[in-house]
Amino acid sequence: HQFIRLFRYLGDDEDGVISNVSHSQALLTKLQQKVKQKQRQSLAKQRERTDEEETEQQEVPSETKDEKRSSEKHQQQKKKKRKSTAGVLLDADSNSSEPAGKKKRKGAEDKKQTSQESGQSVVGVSPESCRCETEREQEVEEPNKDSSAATGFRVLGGFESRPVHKAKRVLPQWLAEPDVIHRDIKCNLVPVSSVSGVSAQLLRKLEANGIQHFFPVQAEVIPAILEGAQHGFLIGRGGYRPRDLCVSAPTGSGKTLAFVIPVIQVLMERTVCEIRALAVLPTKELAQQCSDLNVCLVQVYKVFVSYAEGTPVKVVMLGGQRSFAAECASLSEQRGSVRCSTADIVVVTPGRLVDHISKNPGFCLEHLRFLIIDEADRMIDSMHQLWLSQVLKAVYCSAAGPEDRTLFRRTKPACITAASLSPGQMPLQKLLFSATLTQNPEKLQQLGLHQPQLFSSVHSPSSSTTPEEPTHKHERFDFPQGLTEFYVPCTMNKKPLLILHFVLYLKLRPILCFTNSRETAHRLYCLVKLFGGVQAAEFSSRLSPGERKKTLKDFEKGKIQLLISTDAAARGIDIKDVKCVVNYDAPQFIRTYIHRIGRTARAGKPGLAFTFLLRIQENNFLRMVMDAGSPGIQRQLVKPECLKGMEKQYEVVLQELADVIKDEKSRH
Ligand SMILES: Nc1ncnc2c1ncn2[C@@H]1O[C@H](COP(=O)(O)OP(=O)(O)OP(=O)(O)O)[C@@H](O)[C@H]1O
Repeated sequence: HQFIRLFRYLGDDEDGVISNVSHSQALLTKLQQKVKQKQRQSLAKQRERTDEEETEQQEVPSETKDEKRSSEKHQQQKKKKRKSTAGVLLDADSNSSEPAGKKKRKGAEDKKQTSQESGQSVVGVSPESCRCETEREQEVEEPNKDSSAATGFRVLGGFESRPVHKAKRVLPQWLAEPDVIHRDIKCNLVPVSSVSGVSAQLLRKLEANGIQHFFPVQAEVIPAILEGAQHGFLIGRGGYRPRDLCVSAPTGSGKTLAFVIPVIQVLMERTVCEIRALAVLPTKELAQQCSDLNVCLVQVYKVFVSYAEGTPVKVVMLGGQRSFAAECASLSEQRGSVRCSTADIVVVTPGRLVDHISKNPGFCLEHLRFLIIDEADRMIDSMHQLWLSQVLKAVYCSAAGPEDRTLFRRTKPACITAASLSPGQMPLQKLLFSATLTQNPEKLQQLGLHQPQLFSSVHSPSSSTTPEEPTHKHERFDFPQGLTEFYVPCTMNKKPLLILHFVLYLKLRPILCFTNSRETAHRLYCLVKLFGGVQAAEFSSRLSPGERKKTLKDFEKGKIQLLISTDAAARGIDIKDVKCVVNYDAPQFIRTYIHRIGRTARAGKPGLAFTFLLRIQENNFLRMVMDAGSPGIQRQLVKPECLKGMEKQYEVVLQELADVIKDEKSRH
């Protein structure tokens, strides 16, 4: 089991619960390897010593000798265990869910059985020495090598200790060799009219919205989606399913329009209104309940609505702020005795989607043509919710028997054979989008992609093409072009002064400032307010959905100079003209960092990102950022003299803050 685990590629995903687990697993495995290596070395030494002692004590009766040896070993074992308690605990945890004690007992039983089978006598060996022996053998992982030499029998099933080679990442070709998207957003603009297949109506709309050129990701992906629907949306080209598309492009590079335009273009040609496209977005940290605000969902919905206006295509959002009954009513209407769909495109969160599939009989996905998965890496992390399997069940539920030969017959795709392709059927195409799309094939595999095609601005060297080429241990992502990254070495108590210095003296505003918890966000907000001179606001689950909506609007209008937020505003939110992002607390994971700093430098504009780093955080953080492919993060020192002027007032404010927080606590 351990072996298999070592040879699997362990991805470097960090964002989200599942990726946390896999990352910790990888670390755990590494630690275990180290512990085992150390144990092996010390055991080898121990064995040498024991052998020497044995030769010295030739005269001692064998039983006493055994006892003595095992009790000595036990003492050494105990000493060793004391030294590496952490390692032993990790071992016990990782290999099974059994408690450590139980596992040891099981080991002893196994050993007893092995010894009996191999003809070794355990008579005269105390249970204690037997236990030590068992532990030793478990740790060395070569239980039968020596015993076979002693008995003269070759013991089958014995393992020889061999050096374990680290698994080399070998990516499948589609991941290793993506269709490259130009990185430079400003130099690779394509006039909207030069992309064939986009109707005059949509072109006019684009121009009305101030878009004359497509960004590189749009110029690549829009034609690819349109090509898959070249023969209408009912049937794939030549009867084949179009390839599923994965798009990995930086934050703010225009991924939303890359799917909105082609999907509306294809669905404009439909005659009957049915749900043909689902855009699924992750549930926000703040939007656990349906009545809560999910800013990303609303933003994607608004873009769809804006481009669907004037076309027959209807867009509905589920998982926003309405009741389930109201959502059901928005999806269909009764015309005479028939219930008709009133939605072509549904923008939805996974939880709300599953609710409608299971509880709303009027929710029909049998005509689904596009499944758009935005923030795909987060969505893969939520695969344990089984939302995808529920969608697929709902799509193919109408599949009749093989005698059903209608054009609209839909069966769950299996292997491509002449029989399975005749007659052709309406394809379901998955479209994945993310700024931090995982390159871990095991994770992507969960989505059941069909001949996937990757569009990416990051080219990851493949060991499959050139085995000598060094492979990157860490996943690499593309950073926005106009972004300049800095880190500011500081101490904990200087952080509030630094942020005040940024707003008041460096005049870097508006600033979107991220903390790692809502408590820190609130404390900092209170402190800045008490200090005065800065229009500040907080954005976290402490606020009601209405308050948050208003706060974001005010921030966008420039009424707020400093918005102090949790990671609630880190992903997918498109706030116009954020000049500067400050990581007041350094993010733990690279994905969080990329999404946070991606709130600035959007759509090719310039932006600044500062991260306040404590001395203890510096090395790890900088390594994490460089490993992820950052073009460079510069050191920005703020001289203590710059903060001196504020220190007196700061001391006073700190006293007041303690009272305010105490007062708030007593009220709750
Ligand atoms: N072709 C274009 N020309 C000008 N502006 C554009 C164009 N395409 C998109 N934009 C603008 O760029 C901004 C970022 O776009 P969008 O929100 O789609 O980025 P994104 O890639 O989805 O980012 P994220 O990964 O952070 O969600 C938006 O304000 C959008 O209106």
